[in-house]
Amino acid sequence: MEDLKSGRGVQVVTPGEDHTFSLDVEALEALLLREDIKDRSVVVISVAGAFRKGKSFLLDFFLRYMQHKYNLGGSGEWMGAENEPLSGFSWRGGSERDTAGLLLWSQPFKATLDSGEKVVVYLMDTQGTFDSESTVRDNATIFALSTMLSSVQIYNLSQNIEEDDLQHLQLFTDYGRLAQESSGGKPFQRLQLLVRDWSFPYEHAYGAEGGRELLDKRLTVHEGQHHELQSLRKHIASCFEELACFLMPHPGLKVATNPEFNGKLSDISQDFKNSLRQFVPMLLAPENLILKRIGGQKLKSKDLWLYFKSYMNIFNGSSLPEPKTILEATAEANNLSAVAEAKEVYETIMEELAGGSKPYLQPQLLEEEHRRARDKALHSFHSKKKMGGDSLSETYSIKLTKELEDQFEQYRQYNAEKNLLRKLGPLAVLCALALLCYLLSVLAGVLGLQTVVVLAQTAAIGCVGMLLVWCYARATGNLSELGSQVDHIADSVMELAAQYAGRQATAVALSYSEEKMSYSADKKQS
Ligand SMILES: Nc1nc2c(ncn2[C@@H]2O[C@H](COP(=O)(O)OP(=O)(O)OP(=O)(O)O)[C@@H](O)[C@H]2O)c(=O)[nH]1
Ligand SMILES: [Mg+2]
Repeated sequence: MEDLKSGRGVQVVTPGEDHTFSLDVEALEALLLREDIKDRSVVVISVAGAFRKGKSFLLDFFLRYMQHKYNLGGSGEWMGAENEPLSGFSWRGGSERDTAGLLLWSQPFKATLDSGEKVVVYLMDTQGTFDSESTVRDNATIFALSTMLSSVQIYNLSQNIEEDDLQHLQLFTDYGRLAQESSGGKPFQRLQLLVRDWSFPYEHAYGAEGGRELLDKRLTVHEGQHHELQSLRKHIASCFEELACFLMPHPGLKVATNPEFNGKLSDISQDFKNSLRQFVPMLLAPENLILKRIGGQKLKSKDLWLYFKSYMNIFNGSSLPEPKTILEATAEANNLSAVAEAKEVYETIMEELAGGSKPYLQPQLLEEEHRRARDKALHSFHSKKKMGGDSLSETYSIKLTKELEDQFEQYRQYNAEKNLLRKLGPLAVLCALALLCYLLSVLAGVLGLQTVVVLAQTAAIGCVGMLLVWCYARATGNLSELGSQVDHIADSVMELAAQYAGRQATAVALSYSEEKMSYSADKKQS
């Protein structure tokens, strides 16, 4: 297992000079399409919010937990040694922004849910919003991307939940609205508000319970409330399946102000560490992991890759994409993922029957099997819930059918090549038989067995004769009846030889096991 120190934050989305973002497709591919994890369902935990508020710092504690729990299989205390500097995603003190774009941790953590399902957990660090270099569009892009691609979005706030925090949340999650209208359910899963430096524990205690009280207070819609405030609250509630809040104490002055602070536990306040011990497992313990779903469907690691690419395409225009465009991109990725799954269904069945190591199949049988596999693949495509309506799904269904037909054409050609080899089989059998008969006649001549000599020579000539007829039939297409009779004879000889070899192997195996039994019986007696 890789050590935590050998992991790193992989920059998958990078901001450009002209306020565009680029996706590092290769890095993402290497991470998400790794053979051992690409088919696992994903849990994506992201931390977003204003810059310089300890997001990366918090994620590094997540890493410690993940390393301890999932990589080392440990239980109990996970926070590490008192004097160990905090490492992982880059974090630092000071007033200038540190993290840019989107980063994923290079070690995907493999976990098993209580249900037994094997999943993979990704941790995502994001560029802080509202630094002096970013435009509203940059902020919205990063926040929207990380919200759309994560199953748990941690909205990192400082000191309190203020009205402008909620307004920003509304702006950033507006994309979810349309998606939700189309799919019926709520577009995103869990929004975890995290209030740092909470200073009023006498009103609401630190932790999840105090957080819930504060959140209820802030998000309640009541009569007499201004329409704007009401609609903001309703919008937020309608975007997330689960809303929660956690109140975090101040970590101590060394953490907040000392330029020499390197993250060691001994410099962090006890209250903060106690809260971390509650907060981190609340999100990361196996029983609390939340799988990423889009349109109700669980996302596999390879699907996440498709969504990353689709979303990045539309965010790279010169203006902020319309929510409708995002919806289209989601629907597109949705359909693409269903197509990929259907193709896998087809390939699995066809490989089983007509793959490289499989024998030649009669073309008719191959076609029947192709139809069966194609129907199964199309059924898998249609039974997967997709966004974007029937007409979009139909377009992809037509594309899929065409791709499957193309693939069948390849299987057909491949099968025909195997047939060619098979066609040369009789040639080899007849040559071998002729040689064998000739050798037998020579041996019989040495031993003076004249009758055997005559019989063996006749048989050898017969074989050569059949060989000539076979070659003539194959080359010219004449005497096809005779040619296929020769095929039949050669087939029977091969079958007999195979049966004989099989019997010999069984006999050897039986005598070996008898020997073994008598040996152990002897041993017992002695
Ligand atoms: N007051 C306070 N400071 C914290 C807390 N957690 C971490 N810090 C400090 O905040 C500073 C910034 O930490 P980072 O983790 O780099 O912050 P960030 O939000 O990732 O910053 P950007 O990447 O620039 O957006 C560091 O000096 C940390 O020691 C906290 O809960 N409260
Ligand atoms: Mg950071």
